[in-house]
Amino acid sequence: MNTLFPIHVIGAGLAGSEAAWQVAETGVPVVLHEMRPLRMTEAHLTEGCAELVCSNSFRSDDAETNAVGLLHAEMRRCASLIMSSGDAHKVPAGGALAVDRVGFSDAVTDALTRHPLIEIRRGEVDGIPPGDWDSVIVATGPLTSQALSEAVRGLTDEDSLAFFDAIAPIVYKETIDFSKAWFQSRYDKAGPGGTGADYINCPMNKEQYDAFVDALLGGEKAEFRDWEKDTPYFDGCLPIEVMAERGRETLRHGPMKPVGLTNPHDPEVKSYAIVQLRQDNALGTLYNMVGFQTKLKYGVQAEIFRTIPGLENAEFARLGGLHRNTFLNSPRLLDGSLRLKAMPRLRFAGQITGVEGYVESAAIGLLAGRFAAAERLGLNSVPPPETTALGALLRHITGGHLSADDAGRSFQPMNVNFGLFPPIEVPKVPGKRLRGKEKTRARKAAMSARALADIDGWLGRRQAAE
Ligand SMILES: Cc1cc2nc3c(=O)[nH]c(=O)nc-3n(C[C@H](O)[C@H](O)[C@H](O)COP(=O)(O)OP(=O)(O)OC[C@H]3O[C@@H](n4cnc5c(N)ncnc54)[C@H](O)[C@@H]3O)c2cc1C
Repeated sequence: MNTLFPIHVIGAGLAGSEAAWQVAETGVPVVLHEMRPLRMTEAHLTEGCAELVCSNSFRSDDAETNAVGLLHAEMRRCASLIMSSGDAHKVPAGGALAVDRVGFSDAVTDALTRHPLIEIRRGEVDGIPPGDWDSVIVATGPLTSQALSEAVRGLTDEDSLAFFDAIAPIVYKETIDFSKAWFQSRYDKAGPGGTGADYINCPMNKEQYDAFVDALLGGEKAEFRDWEKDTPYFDGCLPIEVMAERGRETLRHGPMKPVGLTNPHDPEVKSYAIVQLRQDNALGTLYNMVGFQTKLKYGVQAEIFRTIPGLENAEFARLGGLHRNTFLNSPRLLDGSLRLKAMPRLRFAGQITGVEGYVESAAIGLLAGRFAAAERLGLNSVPPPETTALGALLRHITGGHLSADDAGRSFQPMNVNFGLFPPIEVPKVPGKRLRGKEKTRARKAAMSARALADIDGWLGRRQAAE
């Protein structure tokens, strides 16, 4: 008979299903609480576990040069239920892993239901879990029920739980053209922790600015879903195209104001407008476009933003968006094993921790499950190395994102991408000098090889410890 107390997992979505599986596979019992079908979210349609609420794609399955493909590979090595069910129900989708959504969700539900150590309990958890639930994983997702959201907010503070994300595009620094862009803070102000040259600036003349505003006004926008239509536009995070609609000059008096900055490439000429990018991760590999949150469609965004001088060849770690989304200011609130510092018996997992996407959410569920199980078994929970996709993602949400102090304003949901990984030397090819795309590809392949070796090392070490 199993005498261990159960771990309670709230939410049988992508993260909660994976967390429950990982816990149970270590021999620790789980109670998995799911409010559907008694109470539905605005997006879910079924009572199945791990329901995919929109696209049926887990994105690229290329583990060599794509960060999400690498995450797939690492999760497979960690015996992920989400990945094995996805693989078993894949449908043809070129280089992507797309799944039959019904077959996939049925497979996850079936595996969880049959597991002797998992009890699925239907019903909403509508407040802070009772004190005798001494280890809880909250994986209630972007559409966490209102009662639970309010209870969690009560444990943190007003600014620590957001209900919408307003994401500005994030650019890989190495793809910015510094023959046009330059580093400088407005009026060279150093500020706390700054150097006076903290921003990347991209200048525009009047002609370029006018064409840019026209493109924003004409660009196709993504529609809000019906239940998102009352999305409040907060001051300070208006979509850039909404600002442009308010007047042609609004942007150059707002996020694109050209004051306090001198273009060292052309010091005599005053820029008509300037786009600024701010460092987004502690590694300094990612920069976000300040004030550029947007509802423009992805393809349109990339096209319009590449008209900005210096960003002609920009590669985006993620594009902008505005969605209904419940997520924590994790870099400030969570410890390295995803526990809420204010109440460590609560762990968080999935999209509520500030990752985005089915796979990333499941990945954080996988880690939360392993950490909670290790704790229950009295083992050390060693996080995966930061050189792995799992480790890089975990590190980003629990501290790697820059400025945890003001992260209420700056922390926004993130997909996995190579900008989150520590840099690596591009391997030399004898007799050949790699450049451009070839060099980027070689760098990604080297990062992936390092990640897979390190995840194996991590799993081996854990097994040895267990
Ligand atoms: C409209 C919409 C479209 C999206 N489209 C995509 C997409 O195309 N591709 C993509 O990768 N990502 C997409 N996402 C993001 C996607 O939701 C997440 O990536 C993923 O589902 C998050 O996993 P999760 O486990 O954190 O949350 P979910 O999968 O949403 O699971 C949370 C679970 O918790 C349950 N729950 C909530 N509150 C309670 C409570 N109080 N008590 C008990 N149970 C509760 C919910 O019913 C749900 O089953 C979309 C999100 C939304 C809202």
